[in-house]
Amino acid sequence: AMPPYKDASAPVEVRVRDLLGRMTLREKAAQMAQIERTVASARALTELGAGSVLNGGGSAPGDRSPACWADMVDGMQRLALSSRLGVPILYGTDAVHGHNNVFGATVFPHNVGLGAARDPELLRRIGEATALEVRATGIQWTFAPCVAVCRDPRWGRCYESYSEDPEMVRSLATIVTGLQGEPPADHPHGYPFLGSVREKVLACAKHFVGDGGTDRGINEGNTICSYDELEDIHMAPYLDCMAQGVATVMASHSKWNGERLHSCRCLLTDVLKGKLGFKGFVISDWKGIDKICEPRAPQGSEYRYCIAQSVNAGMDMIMIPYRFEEFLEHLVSLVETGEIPLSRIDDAVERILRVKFISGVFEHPFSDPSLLDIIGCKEHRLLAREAVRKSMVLLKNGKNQKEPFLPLAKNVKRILVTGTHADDIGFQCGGWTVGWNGNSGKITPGTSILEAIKESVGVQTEVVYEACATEATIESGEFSYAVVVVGEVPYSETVGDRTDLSIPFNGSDLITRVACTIPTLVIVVSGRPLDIETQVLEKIDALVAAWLPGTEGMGIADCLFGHQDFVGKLPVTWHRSVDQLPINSGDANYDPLFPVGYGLNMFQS
Ligand SMILES: OC[C@@H]1[C@@H](O)[C@H](O)[C@@H](O)c2nc(-c3ccccc3)cn21
Repeated sequence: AMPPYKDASAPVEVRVRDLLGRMTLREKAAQMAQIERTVASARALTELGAGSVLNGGGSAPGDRSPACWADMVDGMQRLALSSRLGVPILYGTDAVHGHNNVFGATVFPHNVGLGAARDPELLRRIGEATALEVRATGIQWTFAPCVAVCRDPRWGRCYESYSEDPEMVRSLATIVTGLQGEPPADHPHGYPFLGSVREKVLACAKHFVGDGGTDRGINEGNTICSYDELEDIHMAPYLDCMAQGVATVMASHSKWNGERLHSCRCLLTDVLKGKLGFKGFVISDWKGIDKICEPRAPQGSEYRYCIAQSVNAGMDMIMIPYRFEEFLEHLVSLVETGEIPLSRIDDAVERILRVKFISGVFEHPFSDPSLLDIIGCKEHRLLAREAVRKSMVLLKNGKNQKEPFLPLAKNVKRILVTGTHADDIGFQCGGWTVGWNGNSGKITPGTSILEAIKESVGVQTEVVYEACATEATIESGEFSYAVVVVGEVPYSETVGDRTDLSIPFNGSDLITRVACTIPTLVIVVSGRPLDIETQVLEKIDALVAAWLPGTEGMGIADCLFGHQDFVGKLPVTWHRSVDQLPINSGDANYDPLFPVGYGLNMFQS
């Protein structure tokens, strides 16, 4: 007869208990391992039975095409299903603003722009579209949403946070329902949920907890605050994710009052699993456990100690990602010596198997090729265009109260478009796009801001473009207006940590040179607020924060030319000077250049 764990009609908890009871200690330990795709060999997946595979940011198969991804994942799945008990893997990837690793996928605005849009229903629809594009490549799990509450824009991951306001972040956790599907009203709190194996993917709320609150915004740094502040500001969004049945939570590299989250039993077990009642599984971040021995010993040393500390603290799955066999030997040994109780291993594997059973991967382990055309499809690009439009924040509109500068006229003789970010898809997508840190240039199909402007103006309007306008061009006269598009180059994580938030490439100089001759709109493409000096702000006619809009540049033109009005409001404080940082709404003597919630519409100035 069929063993209960293979019986799709059996209750999930019955299947979990049955399978757990059949597993050896080594097989249980292997289920707790997530390995990188480049080491996902037959030995790792069939002989040893690793539980999960991921691709790190930028790690991709072949030509990055969707079919190439699906073939890769299916190949790994076949190896896993050939293991003794045939437990399928879960494959995880960072689809954090669309399926951003895949060439040709729809790239949505990064979270900070979605925070400006303030539209929970939009987030749900973005989750739905992203889930379909991820499923089309045979992948069942995305390491999203990041529900960090960014309290200091010097943090390199500020753009991955919806807002500095925890209530705003909480309201946008609706993306979980978009990604995973809507749980039924009687769904048990904290229990993982997946609505459809064909169209939905498992989500991962990250990085638990306090990643956005580190001192001076230092990535993987130290969040110094009371437990109440930690709970009210940084932990609150996890409640909303759990209420929607989020299946997994990723631990933060950061520390709370000096204690590493990756080995913090109080927060991972007593709070998250105990007090909050989380029933899915907790995964580490990349080599997160290797850092536990720091600064006493070098990262990656004392691995056995690191494993013991993390697993005993409540870590269920380890994003190793390369030292799999060493991990396996240590973990088995640690249980045999009693340094890790078998009950802790059983709890971790029970959670992992629970998520695998509710995900439907036992019944549907392989990709669905019929979905391939949905990647980068028109409907998803229109949704992304709507998201771009709603994320635009109008910060200045005209030099005086009477005449608004926007909307831009479409049928003028000649306009100038200039700036490093006017014609660069890579720049407008930002980090976590095709490459881990992102890149410049035509990294994937999309519409640049320049192309969107050209598409929107009348046929008789001459659009003059220079990445860095020369004096000769600026003085050549007859420009009705200029659009200067400046901002940050793509970055991710610690690479993005900054103490200097001035506009790169001497953006302010270019703005000043153009604006002193031609009526000028400035568009800032950035993952966070940048320094706008008073004298620059006075010289220009209009200012738009575009954040990191992704591939659908037409969404920007929709606002600039008045097809739709601006609705975006600042999700983060726009500081006057970095000397003010951190500066957050609610502070005493709060005196920003533009406060959280600020944003003009076209008829205001
Ligand atoms: O991509 C998986 C996870 C991702 O989900 C986390 O949000 C992020 O903190 C992260 N950094 C790395 C990573 C960092 C440096 C080198 C190689 C990889 C890997 N990852």
